[in-house]
Amino acid sequence: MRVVVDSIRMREADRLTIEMLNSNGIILMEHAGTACVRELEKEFGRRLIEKKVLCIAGKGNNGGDAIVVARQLKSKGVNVKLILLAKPDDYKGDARFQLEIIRNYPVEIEVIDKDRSDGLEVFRKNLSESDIVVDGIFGTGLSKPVEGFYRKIIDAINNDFNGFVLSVDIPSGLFADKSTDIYSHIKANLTVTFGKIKPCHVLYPASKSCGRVVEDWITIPDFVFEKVGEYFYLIGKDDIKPLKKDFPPDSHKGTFGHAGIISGEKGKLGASILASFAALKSGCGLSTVYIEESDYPFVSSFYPEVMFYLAKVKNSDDFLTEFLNTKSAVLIGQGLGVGEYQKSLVKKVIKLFDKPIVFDADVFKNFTVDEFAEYTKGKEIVLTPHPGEMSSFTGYSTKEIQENRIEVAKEVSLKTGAVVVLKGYQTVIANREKVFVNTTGTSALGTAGSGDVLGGIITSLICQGYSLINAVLLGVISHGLAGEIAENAEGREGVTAGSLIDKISKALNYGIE
Ligand SMILES: NC(=O)C1=CN([C@@H]2O[C@H](COP(=O)(O)OP(=O)(O)OC[C@H]3O[C@@H](n4cnc5c(N)ncnc54)[C@H](OP(=O)(O)O)[C@@H]3O)[C@@H](O)[C@H]2O)[C@@H](O)CC1
Ligand SMILES: [K+]
Repeated sequence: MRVVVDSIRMREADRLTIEMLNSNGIILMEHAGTACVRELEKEFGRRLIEKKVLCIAGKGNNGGDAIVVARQLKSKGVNVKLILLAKPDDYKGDARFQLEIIRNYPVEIEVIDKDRSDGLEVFRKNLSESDIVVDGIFGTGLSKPVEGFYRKIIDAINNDFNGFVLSVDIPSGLFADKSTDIYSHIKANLTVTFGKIKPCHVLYPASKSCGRVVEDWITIPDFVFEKVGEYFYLIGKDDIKPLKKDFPPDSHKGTFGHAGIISGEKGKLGASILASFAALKSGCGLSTVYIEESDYPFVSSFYPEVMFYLAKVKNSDDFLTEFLNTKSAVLIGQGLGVGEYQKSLVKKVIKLFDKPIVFDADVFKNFTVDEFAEYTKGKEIVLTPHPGEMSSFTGYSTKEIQENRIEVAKEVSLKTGAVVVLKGYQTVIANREKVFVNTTGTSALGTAGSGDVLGGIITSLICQGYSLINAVLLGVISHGLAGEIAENAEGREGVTAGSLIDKISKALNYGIE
């Protein structure tokens, strides 16, 4: 699990380091520059000395870092030139301090600011004479999308420069805390970031523009980050092993729990069968699908391991009570359909069952989040909407949700008390305390029934006694990994929900002897 901080937390970490530890910005800036130089040395080895490096400094502290890089490279005998994108008098604070120092070094410095009529022409000439660009235009202090003069500078680097681009902290123009890549920004080969990684380094599509990302601590101790807290945790396959529970050797079907899957409408019963088999393949002891008696002939022959509870009338308190009585956790929503009948079925399950419930798919089309929260107060619940379902549930457009995945997942979790799983590329998981972003998965998971399989896995893990949050983390990571394993074996086109089910166990045992 990697800690990701946003720019506010990062600024707070800088501030605490300076105040609590009697450090100062100049020291941190020196370490930031040193980290960039070290990474360039790693990248180019002895050839670095043959390269021409163009350090480009905006007037903020990101520019200050780039000035340190220029000075240190010069001290190592590298051919370096410094471009200032503002007049020297506009540089303030630590960046100004760095400018005063570098003036004592034999570094060529050229001012190319917005008032210079031949600025762009001269800038392009500089680019054409360079092998490496160090981008210190904007970092975490970007306040609005880049336009005008700076945009032209960024476009020139992206379009007219064929060499290597190292971005200092953030590719200039990307917003540190956002996943969006729609505004003008640098496309880097390497980004060296300070303290901890920021959202833009790991959230797609912004992450595409960062190249390889290196995190350097610039001497900010971990106890400072413990004080400021994380924005979210990045999770992946290496977290599977630490999340896994040990079961004693005398464990039996009872230990592993009994999953209950409440089926949907005729024609969509397959979703529940898939979820039920996925639950078994994820380790629960028993799995039973609740169906209407008349549906039985359609589903009886799929998987012999899956059991069925046949209700004469599905929406009956008596049948539901008898079914729910023996279950460790239930899953409801897949293929459910929309309408009053469905709503009342969901409400009954909430009323009659006092153990964890996983809600999926059509549940989110039957309720608004506020209405739903009224019914589920005090319950242990998991919600697994995809962005379209989240849109019906919350009233936000799918676009708004996709641009603010973390905030939306957090908000729904706060309103409902649920562990929220906002599906999609880089699934977001939120409970009231923490947010996680998953890194496993592939576009091959975009196949019919893939979400049903995830619902089954999570329900199964809850049945086995995992806490809700751990069941969700383990479920989401291993579902994504099962997709990767299936894609490697069968190619993207070949992956179906069935192939995911086949690979779950392998994924759940990743890294375990
Ligand atoms: N704090 C520390 O101790 C350490 C910080 N470190 C480094 O500092 C970086 C953060 O520095 P920062 O806060 O000075 O902001 P930065 O990204 O340089 O940019 C601000 C400048 O850009 C301008 N500007 C903004 N948006 C604009 C736009 N769209 N178009 C045009 N102009 C725009 C803005 O001008 P303003 O809007 O204020 O007029 C201001 O002048 C951080 O990423 C890391 O690299 C490290 O050295 C480690 C220690
Ligand atoms: K930058």
